[in-house]
Amino acid sequence: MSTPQRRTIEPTEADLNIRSCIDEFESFTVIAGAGSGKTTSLVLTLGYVREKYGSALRREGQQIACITFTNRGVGVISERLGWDDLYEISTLHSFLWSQIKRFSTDIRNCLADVIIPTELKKQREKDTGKDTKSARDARAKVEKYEDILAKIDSVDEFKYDSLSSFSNYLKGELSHDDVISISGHLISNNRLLQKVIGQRYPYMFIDEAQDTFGEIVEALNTVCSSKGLPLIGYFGDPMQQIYDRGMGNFAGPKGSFVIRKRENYRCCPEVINLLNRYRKDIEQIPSGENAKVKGSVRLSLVQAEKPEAPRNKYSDEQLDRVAIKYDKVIKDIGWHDRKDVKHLFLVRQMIARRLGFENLHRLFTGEFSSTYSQDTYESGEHYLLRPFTQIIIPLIEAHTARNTTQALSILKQNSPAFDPDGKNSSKSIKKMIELAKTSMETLYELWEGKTLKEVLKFALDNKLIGLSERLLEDIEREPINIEFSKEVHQSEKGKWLAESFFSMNTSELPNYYHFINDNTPFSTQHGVKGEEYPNVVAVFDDIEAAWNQYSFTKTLSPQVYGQGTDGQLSRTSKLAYVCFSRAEVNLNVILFTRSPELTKQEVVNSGLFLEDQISVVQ
Ligand SMILES: Nc1ncnc2c1ncn2[C@@H]1O[C@H](COP(=O)(O)OP(=O)(O)OP(=O)(O)O)[C@@H](O)[C@H]1O
Repeated sequence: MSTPQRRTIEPTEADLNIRSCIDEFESFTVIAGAGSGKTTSLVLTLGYVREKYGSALRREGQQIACITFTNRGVGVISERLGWDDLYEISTLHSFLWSQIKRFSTDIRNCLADVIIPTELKKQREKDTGKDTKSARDARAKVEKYEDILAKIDSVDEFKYDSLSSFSNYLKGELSHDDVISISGHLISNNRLLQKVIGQRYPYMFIDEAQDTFGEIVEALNTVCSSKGLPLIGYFGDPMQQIYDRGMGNFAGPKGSFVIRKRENYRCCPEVINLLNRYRKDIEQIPSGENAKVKGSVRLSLVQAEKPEAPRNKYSDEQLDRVAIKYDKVIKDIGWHDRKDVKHLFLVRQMIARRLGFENLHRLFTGEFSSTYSQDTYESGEHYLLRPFTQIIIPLIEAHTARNTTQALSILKQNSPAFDPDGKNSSKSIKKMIELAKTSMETLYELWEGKTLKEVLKFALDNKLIGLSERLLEDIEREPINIEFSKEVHQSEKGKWLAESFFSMNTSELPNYYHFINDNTPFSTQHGVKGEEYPNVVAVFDDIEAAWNQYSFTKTLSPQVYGQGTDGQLSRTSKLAYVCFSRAEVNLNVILFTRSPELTKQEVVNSGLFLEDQISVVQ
């Protein structure tokens, strides 16, 4: 998702084909490589439908639906279209939930007839009858789901909170996964729902279709299966499917049109040449101003060490040495003090280490953390972190910059004590400014030397942050003096997480905060989908990654390293393609390998990189 466009973009041949489909009421799929302007075509298409059919749609109270991958995507597309409410631009989960949430009876039936029986079947199959942990767990789950099934009729309403990855059916709470499976099932099988969606959204468009769940593609295709409106348009690239849940080779309803694009408007010719050598199914042509840009592609093959820590991991000393080597390569390239370089790592751990929030990272990915904790840590939404990411750190930064106006504005927007309609609203502005100043000074003093618990307690006591029951419960709890046991305390491990978090000092939080707000030169490789940067470093180190789901050495140098599994190769080659294709001008690939010279020979022989693009670093 590149930044909002300022220049006028001329429609391409593909855009004209899309318009013909729209005018003929035909569904279509746009399949094209990276940088070919799929998102741009999507925005042009949305604009075209508004221009031609917008007033009729408004008259009928209908909307144009556009589903995109991230909240950031929603923001970028909405902005390009002037935040017009003719469009329903949303993420997949939010779109689907808004379609099904009124259908409580159908949701309940779907749980009772499909979702819970499927889960029961799965768990019964896992129960071998033996006294092993997995069999005992399976039996416990069978019991739990049987109980839910017996009581589900008593649930009248269902809710979905986008921040929660848990379900609690008897409380009516659905998880992310439930929203997908229930929507897929209901839309595919409920004619009324199909009709309601089709009437409300005669035009539906899906961005990043390769990462959309297969059952949802099928369900939406069912809505648009007849001739005429509603129609659906998919935009995607199977080679950029970087999440396993995605469909990869998506297709529109039977008989829909396939539109291809061969242009690449993003990358310089050197990068496009690499993409063309890497990917055989499509040959891209440099097509816009980028065709005139002189850029570069370089591959540094860095001598990797044999991992010394258990489970094939680097020891701490090795990690330090890897970081030193990495910095040396960046210095040799001449990019060490450049601000316009994006460094792409597979895992957050390496970024946390480099940016200085490793302890925080370890805590939220360690034994006290759940999937929920990890996901919300990654997005900055965890209930322990949110007061810091939304209020306290911005306040500290405004205070450090001596920007009182900004500090006041943060307080007014977020703090109950400064709410213009709150209990201090009758106080004079002068008094409020004084209150803000003294609060800020004390907060800053605590920030400099105290623990996170003390900072939070002050912010809560002085109503600088809103009250969250969960947070309050954690803060008020007596310290736990029992050693954590995975077997015994699994369901209450959040208590240990909170206590460890509270005892930390504040030093790592700003680094984490800047990373999640994308204010650092680092990003994860998955996180840059849809983005573009002038200068990119893509770092590939199988050991750092320590995930056998990925193997960059086996993908780029199979003769030296052996053949990876199909899953490894498919995942890795797609992720590497996404990384390579983010670069507008200069791309530096850094591959850690135990055999740099042999790898060099192989990638030169295979024609992937040219000899003069490669350097070996011992
Ligand atoms: N028709 C066009 N003329 C000129 N520039 C274009 C055109 N279409 C797209 N671009 C520019 O090319 C770049 C890539 O476009 P866009 O992000 O839409 O591609 P994409 O196919 O969605 O990429 P990816 O699949 O890699 O995320 C952007 O900077 C965009 O402004």
